[in-house]
Amino acid sequence: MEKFDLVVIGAGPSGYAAAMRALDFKKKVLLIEKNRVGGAGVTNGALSSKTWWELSRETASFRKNLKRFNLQVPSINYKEIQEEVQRAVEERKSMLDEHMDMLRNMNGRTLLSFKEGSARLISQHEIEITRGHVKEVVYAEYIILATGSRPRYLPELPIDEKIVLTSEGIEKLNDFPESMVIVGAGVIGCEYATIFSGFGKTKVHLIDKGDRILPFEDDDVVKVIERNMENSGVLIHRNSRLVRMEIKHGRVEYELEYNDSSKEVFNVEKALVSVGRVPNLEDLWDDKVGINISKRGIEDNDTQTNISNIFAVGDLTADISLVNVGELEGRYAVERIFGKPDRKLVYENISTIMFLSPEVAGVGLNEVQAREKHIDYKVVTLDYSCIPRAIAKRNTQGFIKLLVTNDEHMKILGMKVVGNHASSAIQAVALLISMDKGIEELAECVHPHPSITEGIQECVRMLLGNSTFKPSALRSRLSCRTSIKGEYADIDF
Ligand SMILES: Cc1cc2nc3c(=O)[nH]c(=O)nc-3n(C[C@H](O)[C@H](O)[C@H](O)COP(=O)(O)OP(=O)(O)OC[C@H]3O[C@@H](n4cnc5c(N)ncnc54)[C@H](O)[C@@H]3O)c2cc1C
Ligand SMILES: NC(=O)c1ccc[n+]([C@@H]2O[C@H](COP(=O)([O-])OP(=O)(O)OC[C@H]3O[C@@H](n4cnc5c(N)ncnc54)[C@H](O)[C@@H]3O)[C@@H](O)[C@H]2O)c1
Repeated sequence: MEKFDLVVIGAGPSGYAAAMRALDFKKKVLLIEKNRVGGAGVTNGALSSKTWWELSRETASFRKNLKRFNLQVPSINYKEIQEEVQRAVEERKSMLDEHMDMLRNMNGRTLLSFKEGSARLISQHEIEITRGHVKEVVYAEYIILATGSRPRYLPELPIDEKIVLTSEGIEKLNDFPESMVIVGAGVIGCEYATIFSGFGKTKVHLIDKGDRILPFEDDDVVKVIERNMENSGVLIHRNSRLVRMEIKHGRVEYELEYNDSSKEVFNVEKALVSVGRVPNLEDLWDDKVGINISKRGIEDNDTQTNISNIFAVGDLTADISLVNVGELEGRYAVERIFGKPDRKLVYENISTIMFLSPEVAGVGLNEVQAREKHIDYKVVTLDYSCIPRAIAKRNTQGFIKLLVTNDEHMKILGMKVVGNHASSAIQAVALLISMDKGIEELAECVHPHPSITEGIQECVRMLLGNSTFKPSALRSRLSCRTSIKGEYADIDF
C-alpha cells in the first residue's frame, strides 16, 4: 500500500492550497480529485461567474455609450460569450494542471502525487480511491477533507438543470432566455440577476423567502442595488411567497402568494434556484471512522475534526463559503499539522466582493451584524458625489461606510464600499483591521489624487472631527453618527 504524510481529498481552492503548502514542509503529499481540478473556484463557480459578470458589464456599458451617440446597438451572440467564459475556465484549469505536472516531473522532487478518482475514508488512516471499476487503497498519516459544497435543492422545485437550473447548469444554456425567475436573492441569485439583466436580452424576475433581496446586507446597500436592478428591468417580487413551481410545455410556471393572501401566476422560460449550498460529506467516510457532524456540517476546532489526524477545510465546513477563506483554512490546517501557524485563524478581516451593479466590497462587520451582536458603534458615510475620481468617471453612484467602536480608541469594526473601484478601496482597511489598528493610521496615509481611497480618508477625518467637508453642512451626502442600542444620533464636534 502506498504511504503518504498527507492525503488531501478534493482539489478545489482549499485542497489545492493545502497540498501546495504541505510541499513547503517537504512532506509526501497525495491530492485526489474526482471531477475537475479547481472545483467551484473555477468551473460553475467563482471564476466562470466572474467572467460572465465582466462580459455583461462591458456589454451594458457598450450599449449605454452607443445610445449616448445615437448609434445602433449590435446584437449580442450568446455562444460567443459562452465560449469566452469557457476559454477563461480552461486557461485557469490548465495553469493549475500544468503547475502540478511540472512539480511532479521536476528532478528529485517526488513529493507531490495526484490521483483522479472518488475518495472515501475506510479507516482513520486508509483512503479508498475509486476510478471507474478500479479501486485502490492508500495510507495517510494525516488527512485533509476539502470536498466542498453543491447547490441546495428544494424538494418541491422540479430542478432538472435544463429548464429549472442551479449554478451547476446555468452556464450551459444554448441562448439567452427571454425570461427567467431566480429563486433566492442571496449572493449567487443577485449576481446572476445582474449578469443576465446586464446583457439586456432577458427579463429577470427575482424572489426570496425574505422580504427583500440580500437579506444579510444593510438597508442602504440594498437600496442602491435594488434601484439599479429595477432600472435594468429586473422585476423584484416583494412581500410574496413562492407557493408552486412546475415545468409546463418546456417552460416554467410559478405562483406567488402575496401578504394580503391574493395569488398571481407567472410564466417564464427558465428558472435559477440559488438558495444556499450544502457540504459534500455524504459517503465520505465509513461509519467506524466516526467524524462528528452537526446540522450545518463537519464540526471542527480550528480545522481539526474530533479525529485527531483528520482535518476539514473550505466549503465542507459549512461556515463561510469563499475562495479566500477556503485557501486560508487549507494552508492553516497544514501549518497546524506540520508546524506552528504564525497567526491564529481569524475571520474578522475577511474581505468580500459582491459582483453586482455597482460592485459591493466589504471587510469586517456590517451594521446588520453589529446590531445582531449588540455592539454600539460610530458610523460614518460619504457619498461618491464628494469624491473627485467618481465625478471624473461620470458615475457618482455609491458610497463609503465605515464602522468603528463607540469609544475613544475607535477601532475599525468594518467597512463597506458600494460603487466603482469598491474592491480596491477596501484593501487598506482590511490590513488595518488585521493589525488591530485604530483610525489615526488611516488618517495619516497620503492617498493618490484623484482616487476613491481619498473618500475613506475623509470618512476617518469626519470621525476625528477634522474633515474638509462638514456633515452638518452637507447632510444629504455625509453623515457621522453613533448607533447606541440600535438608535442613531448625530455626532456634534
Ligand atoms: C456561482 C458561484 C460563484 C461564486 N463566486 C465566488 C466569488 O466571487 N468569490 C469567492 O470567494 N467565492 C465564490 N464562490 C464560492 C467558492 O467557489 C467556494 O467557496 C470555493 O470554491 C470552495 O472551495 P473548496 O475547495 O472548499 O470546495 P470546491 O471548490 O467545491 O472543491 C471541492 C472539490 O472536491 C472534489 N470532491 C468532492 N468529493 C470528492 C471525493 N469524494 N473525492 C475526490 N474529490 C472530491 C470536487 O469535485 C471539487 O473539485 C462562488 C460559488 C459559486 C457556486
Ligand atoms: N462574490 C462572492 O463572494 C460570491 C459569489 C457567489 C457565491 N458566493 C458564496 O456562495 C454561497 C452560496 O450562495 P447562495 O446565493 O446560494 O447563498 P446565500 O446564502 O447567499 O443566499 C441564499 C438566499 O436564498 C434565500 N432562500 C433560502 N431558502 C429559500 C426558499 N425556500 N425560497 C426562497 N428563497 C430562499 C435566502 O433568504 C438567501 O437570501 C454564498 O454564501 C457565498 O459565500 C460568494
